[in-house]
Amino acid sequence: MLEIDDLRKRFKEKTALDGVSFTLRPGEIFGFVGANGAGKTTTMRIIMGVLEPDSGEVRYQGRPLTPDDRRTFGYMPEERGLYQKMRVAEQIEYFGRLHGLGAKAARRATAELIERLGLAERRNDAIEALSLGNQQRVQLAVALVHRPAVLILDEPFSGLDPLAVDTLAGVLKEQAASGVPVIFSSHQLDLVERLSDSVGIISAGRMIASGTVAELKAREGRKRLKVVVSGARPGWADGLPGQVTEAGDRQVLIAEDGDGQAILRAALQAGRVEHFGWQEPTLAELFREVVA
Ligand SMILES: Nc1ncnc2c1ncn2[C@@H]1O[C@H](COP(=O)(O)OP(=O)(O)OP(=O)(O)O)[C@@H](O)[C@H]1O
Repeated sequence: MLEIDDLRKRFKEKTALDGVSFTLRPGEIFGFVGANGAGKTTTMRIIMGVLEPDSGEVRYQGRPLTPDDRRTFGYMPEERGLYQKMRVAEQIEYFGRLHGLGAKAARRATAELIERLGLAERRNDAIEALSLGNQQRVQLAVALVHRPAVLILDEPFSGLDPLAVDTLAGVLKEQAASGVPVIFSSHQLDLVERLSDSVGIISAGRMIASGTVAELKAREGRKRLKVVVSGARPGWADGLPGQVTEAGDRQVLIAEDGDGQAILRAALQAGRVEHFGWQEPTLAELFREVVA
């Protein structure tokens, strides 16, 4: 269990963190979202000991996190840190050794990760010769090579193509399934929604909403009614709540509230009802609502 307890951090006049708390259970994937400058990187840097908080504490297994604990963590920092001249396999192995693996174990783990992350054809290329997306894959391999106990990933999906996104999402799921708690930040909210067991929304250094996506939707979001009608005369929805848009011969009514049965009756009278249902807000919509 990793507990982030009331972290506060100022940079001169700027309050970066204003009491950030959350808890991560074994095998949980925590999606960390927030606008630019909200405090995600600062939180992760404090967890990894790159920065000291002004106050607050990070606890691991019930006691304050130590440098020895952190050595067992895997970290993908915002400022990617690879040796540009080193070759892919050499680099991953090197970081494995730095984290205390023996030569043989480092070689074995490197070979596995190169295969898993689709880097086989690049294994002997220098980092500087790789595309940004492939550098990112190597960065992930470096975070994983020592079989970390906890994973802290700062925007691991940025700049990846859709196939690489799927590979990385699969790897995070595997890590979590083996009991590793994972924190990752991202601005790709559809991905966060798909992947995370729980989500934290940070704004101006405060955690303004957190919980499972289902909990956030139940607590923060409003359901919307969507009705699709074909062959309806214009103006059929006058007097009903919501807004109508035209899509070919179909009219789509989206209503935030109102009497569903009355809306359905009006739609049935107006034309052929192609679709009628309540929609949950997406995480992106929730985000806009709580951050606004
Ligand atoms: N070393 C620093 N010196 C001064 N201010 C800093 C420093 N590091 C961060 N900040 C400020 O602290 C705030 C939080 O920054 P942080 O990088 O944690 O945000 P973020 O949520 O990771 O943003 P992004 O999504 O853009 O990566 C910002 O206002 C930032 O300008």
